Amino acid sequence: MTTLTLPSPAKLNLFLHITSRRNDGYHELQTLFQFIDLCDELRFTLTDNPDISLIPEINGVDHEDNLIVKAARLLETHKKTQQGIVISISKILPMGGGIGGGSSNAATTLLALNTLWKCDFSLEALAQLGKQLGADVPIFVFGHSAFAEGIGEKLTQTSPKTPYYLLLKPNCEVPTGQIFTDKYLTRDTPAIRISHALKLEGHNDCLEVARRLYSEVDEAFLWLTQFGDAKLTGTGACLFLAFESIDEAKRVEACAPEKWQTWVCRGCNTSPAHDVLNQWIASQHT
Ligand SMILES: C[C@](O)(CO)[C@H](O)COP(=O)(O)OP(=O)(O)OC[C@H]1O[C@@H](n2ccc(N)nc2=O)[C@H](O)[C@@H]1O
Ligand SMILES: Nc1ncnc2c1ncn2[C@@H]1O[C@H](COP(=O)(O)OP(=O)(O)OP(=O)(O)O)[C@@H](O)[C@H]1O
Repeated sequence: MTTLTLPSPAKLNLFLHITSRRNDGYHELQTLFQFIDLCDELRFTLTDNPDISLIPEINGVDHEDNLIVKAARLLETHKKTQQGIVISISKILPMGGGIGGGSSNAATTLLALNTLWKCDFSLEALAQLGKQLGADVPIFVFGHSAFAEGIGEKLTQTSPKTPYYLLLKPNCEVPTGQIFTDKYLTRDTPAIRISHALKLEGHNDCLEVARRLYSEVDEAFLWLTQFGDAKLTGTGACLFLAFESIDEAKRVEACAPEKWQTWVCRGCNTSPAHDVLNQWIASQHT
């Protein structure tokens, strides 16, 4: 029985500028994506019947609405084997946090099934296919930190510093669509050059809207700002602060009010999913 176990990492938007709104309602962005070593885990086991099973289902998400199942359905018609798949998920990434957990799960599924079902798509083709599942799916398929434009799918590989982060989840979930449709969202930030992006000369245009709509985000932002340059990731709710040492990050974490979930994690410029998949593929050839 062939089994492949892959991490499904979270991402941070080190900054996020909204430069315009398109006619289809989506927004043109400039953002700097970096992965963190905080991951869900997905286990893929090939089976002799053609079904796509998920264990356990995620509370509040119907089977066919789950981005993991949607990703599997996208590849199903391209598979070059008769086998189906059982996918087991161990989920730790909070939903509605702006750290891209659902998109990451979808991308990890695309990467795994592309290999197990021998679909043989290139990463570019897989990212293009994944874009229909969500604007954040391409970065997770790409697998390297990147400066992103378009709706988040035009990617230029970069290697920002890899500090430790204190990641903090206020007690609320922020629906991405709610922030992007808010009347007061800044949508005309002037475009910057990639050289500025690499100096991290950026902010998150969603921050003020998220703070105004969610008092929990506001409170957590003010709390974290005491210790440095606190930032929002994506449309929130999660906030993060960079540290040079893990000890410093843990010291601040120890002071955090108990009502908020916190993690100390590290930025990584290659996706842990790709690292493990490449090792697995290499082990199959030895
Ligand atoms: C905010 C980010 O997380 C930054 O990385 C992403 O842009 C959001 O990516 P995502 O969650 O994969 O977003 P999607 O599932 O594609 O879109 C959710 C909703 O957000 C809005 N949306 C999303 C991305 C974008 N560039 N412009 C938008 O206006 C749209 O109203 C869309 O209906
Ligand atoms: N496998 C999945 N994991 C998490 N959420 C999923 C999954 N499949 C579908 N969803 C739906 O997607 C929504 C967004 O979840 P996600 O974890 O991606 O939030 P997020 O981190 O705020 O996303 P983003 O940063 O991409 O906006 C959830 O509220 C849930 O309804």
